[in-house]
Amino acid sequence: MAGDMTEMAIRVDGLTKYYGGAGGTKALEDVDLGIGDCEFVSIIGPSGCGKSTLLRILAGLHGHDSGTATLFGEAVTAPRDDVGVVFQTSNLLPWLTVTRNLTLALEIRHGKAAAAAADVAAMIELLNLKGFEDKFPHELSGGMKHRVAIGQALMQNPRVLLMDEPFGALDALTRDRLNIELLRLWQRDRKTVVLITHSISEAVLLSDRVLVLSERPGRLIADIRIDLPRPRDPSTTRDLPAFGDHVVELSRIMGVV
Ligand SMILES: Nc1ncnc2c1ncn2[C@@H]1O[C@H](COP(=O)(O)OP(=O)(O)OP(=O)(O)O)[C@@H](O)[C@H]1O
Repeated sequence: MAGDMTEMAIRVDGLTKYYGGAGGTKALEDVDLGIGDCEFVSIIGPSGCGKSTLLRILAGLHGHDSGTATLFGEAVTAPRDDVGVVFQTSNLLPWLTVTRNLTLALEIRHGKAAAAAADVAAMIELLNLKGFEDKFPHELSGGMKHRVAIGQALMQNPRVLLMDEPFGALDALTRDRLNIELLRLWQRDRKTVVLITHSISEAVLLSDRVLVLSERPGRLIADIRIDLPRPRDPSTTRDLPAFGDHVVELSRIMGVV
């Protein structure tokens, strides 16, 4: 049990999920976790251990078989307006400009007037995409597309941002830059963020806590607090001895050293 429910943005108790019913693939087993409001938490674990499954359950996109998943004390039963989701492959519509891609979800949910009234200029500024407002996705770099995808999730000013390996397919340099952007956004807005990543160093760099799942069926095997000072500049933070200690500790838990 992870603290008082009212303080928790996200709470999961005894969560178990099968694909194909009992007797099918058991993806998650008896997962308990709590994530506080405005916390930045990363989830790591071996490939296929159920990380995406957990995120999709929290996003209201998948059901589960037993246990509970709550957001701000309410059971998750469907996608919510106050939860933004970013997936590894950005789902930008190729025939819409950056601006229209950013406002599309608002338009669908709240109508054209809401989309027209949205402060797209501020979002473009925040995402460092000035000058690219009228470009189409094929005219953007990989990193820019990911920034637009994050912008799509932020446009509705969600309280919770769920990110499933959003930078997984990018080169190290672009990934570093986006990590800096993400830290900047989070420091400014202080949302609750849950990030799935395969990178232990990315998890340590960004997070307040790193949760580790076991091999499938995913069970929570470690919950490590990252007490590095903020704001975290990637280059200086990586030089701190405590940064290396956390990376080694997590690598041991993951069995990679
Ligand atoms: N829609 C589905 N139908 C059936 N089985 C699924 C489905 N989605 C995932 N699985 C299975 O559930 C298990 C957990 O998958 P999941 O995608 O959650 O793992 P993951 O930890 O996110 O993996 P990766 O790190 O490789 O992305 C895997 O064995 C996978 O094959």
